[in-house]
Amino acid sequence: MRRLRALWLVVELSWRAAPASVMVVILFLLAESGAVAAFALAVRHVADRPSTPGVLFAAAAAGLAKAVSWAGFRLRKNLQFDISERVGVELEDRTLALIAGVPGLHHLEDQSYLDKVELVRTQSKEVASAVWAVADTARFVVSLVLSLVLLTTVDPSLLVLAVTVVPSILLPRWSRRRIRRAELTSARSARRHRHLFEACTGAEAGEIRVFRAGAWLRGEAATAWREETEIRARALVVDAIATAAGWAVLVGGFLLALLAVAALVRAGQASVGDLVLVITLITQLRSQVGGTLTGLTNAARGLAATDRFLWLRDYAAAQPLDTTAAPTVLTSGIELRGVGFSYGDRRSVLKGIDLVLPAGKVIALVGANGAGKTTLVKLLCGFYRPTEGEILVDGGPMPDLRSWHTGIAGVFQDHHRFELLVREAVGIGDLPRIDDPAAIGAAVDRGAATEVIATLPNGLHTQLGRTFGGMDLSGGQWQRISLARGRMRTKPLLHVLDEPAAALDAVTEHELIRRHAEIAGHGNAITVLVTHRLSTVRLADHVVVLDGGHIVEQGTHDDLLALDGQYARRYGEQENTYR
Ligand SMILES: Nc1ncnc2c1ncn2[C@@H]1O[C@H](COP(=O)(O)OP(=O)(O)OP(=O)(O)O)[C@@H](O)[C@H]1O
Repeated sequence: MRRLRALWLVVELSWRAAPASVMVVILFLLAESGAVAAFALAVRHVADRPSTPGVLFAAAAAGLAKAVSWAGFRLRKNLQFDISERVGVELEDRTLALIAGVPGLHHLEDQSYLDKVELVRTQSKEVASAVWAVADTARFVVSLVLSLVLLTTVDPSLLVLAVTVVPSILLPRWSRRRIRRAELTSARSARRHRHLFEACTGAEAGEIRVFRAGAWLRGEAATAWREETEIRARALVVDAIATAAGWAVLVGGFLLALLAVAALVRAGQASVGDLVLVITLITQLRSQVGGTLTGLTNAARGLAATDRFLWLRDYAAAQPLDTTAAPTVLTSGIELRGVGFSYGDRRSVLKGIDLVLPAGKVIALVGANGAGKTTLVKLLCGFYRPTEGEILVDGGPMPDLRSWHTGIAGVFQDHHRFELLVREAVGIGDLPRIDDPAAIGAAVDRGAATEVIATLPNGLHTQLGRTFGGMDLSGGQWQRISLARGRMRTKPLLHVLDEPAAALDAVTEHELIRRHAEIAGHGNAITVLVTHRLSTVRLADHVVVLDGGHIVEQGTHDDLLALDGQYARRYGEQENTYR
């Protein structure tokens, strides 16, 4: 059933891509299916009745049959290639939409999801050509059946040849299943190998040189590559042995058949034409069986790849769809009740978080590295669902993620370096206004990126990044672009600033947050600020101190200084250092 669904998908995609070409290919496939039988019949006629007038007709028929198989084959293959290319483009687009469309990020923690997506991504060519692999198999099967029927007209016992064909089909099918299992088992090593390879050869390899870690990383990459290839190689060796055994049985059958027909001719029970027909069919039988096997291999691989694409589609469709729309303006705010979270490795990253984020306020999250600040931000953004407790928005459940996300603006700790034109890299923060120069200019101003853009050769129209020969920026400059992007949405419900200025100096960060704090509460938006610079934190209305996934202190900056606890101690240390 799954294979049928996979087949239907590729048929539908190909038909939509180029219906006329598909029709031409089908006509050629039908003609090619009968060409072998037609040629064999024609040569038997010529051999048995060389002096009759029909000989010319038979020779013309034989020539036409060969022309269809040779010239038609080339034309058909070109058309198939063109259709597959179009289907490939469509599939790539659909795959990207599915991967990006799964709400939240929880699935990206699941190793088996990542392994399967890796295969979906790398096997789009197999999916695109799956339909032709199936059609080719069908063509060879029809052609094979016609040949066997003709053989029975000489002697029914020649059908035994069909039995000798069976091991050559079944053995490779069994070994192909082993190859597919090996592909899944080795996908993880393949990803590790690629990651290490890119780490050693990428633009950021300077860090690796400084640490002199290149040799070690190469060794790890080689181990991952060995693991990957050993698993696949073992399966390929078994496949080669199984295929060879199947062919040995087939060749034995051919020899016996030839001896049997020669004996019939000697006994006068078959004509010379029959012998010529049997030899013609037997030589074709060999390529028909080979073609069937190759077709089965390609069809199985293509349909398995298509099946994985369908799995991704089902997976995306099965994600729970929340229908609660996000409010346009927050009234009371966000509340976390007994929230706990682990990333899937059972280690609690957040525990028993009870926290109220009132509408219109700036809340700062502080704590040591690994305390859980970014994780808390990710839960507020709905990237992950709490494993315990609940998050309420204006007293109700967390809204539908697609709707919630349109109400979030800000800067994330792992901000992306979009290698686009500057105006696109900024404008992507509010897609409906990506072509609005006034909106982009205002965001650039609010994100303190005006000076960066003034230094670029084409201002907002400068291409960013080395990949396309554009301008590369410093870490701080990239951060300012991301700050500007985070300012594109002017009426967010939640403003996230997760270490928004880690690459900028402390004074610039302070000035940025000060300017933000002045307007932050407009429209009742909540700002969540994560920073290690406690001089900036004092600009927040409420400070939450996290330690080991727990809230250990919370209150205003002055409350926490008066408490003389962890926050006051760290604040004092930082003040002394600056002094
Ligand atoms: N994707 C992830 N999968 C598994 N564990 C994770 C993941 N991201 C973070 N963690 C773990 O969760 C804990 C909290 O990380 P988090 O990034 O929330 O800390 P943080 O307080 O923001 O730290 P920092 O100040 O260094 O940014 C850490 O122990 C970290 O190892």
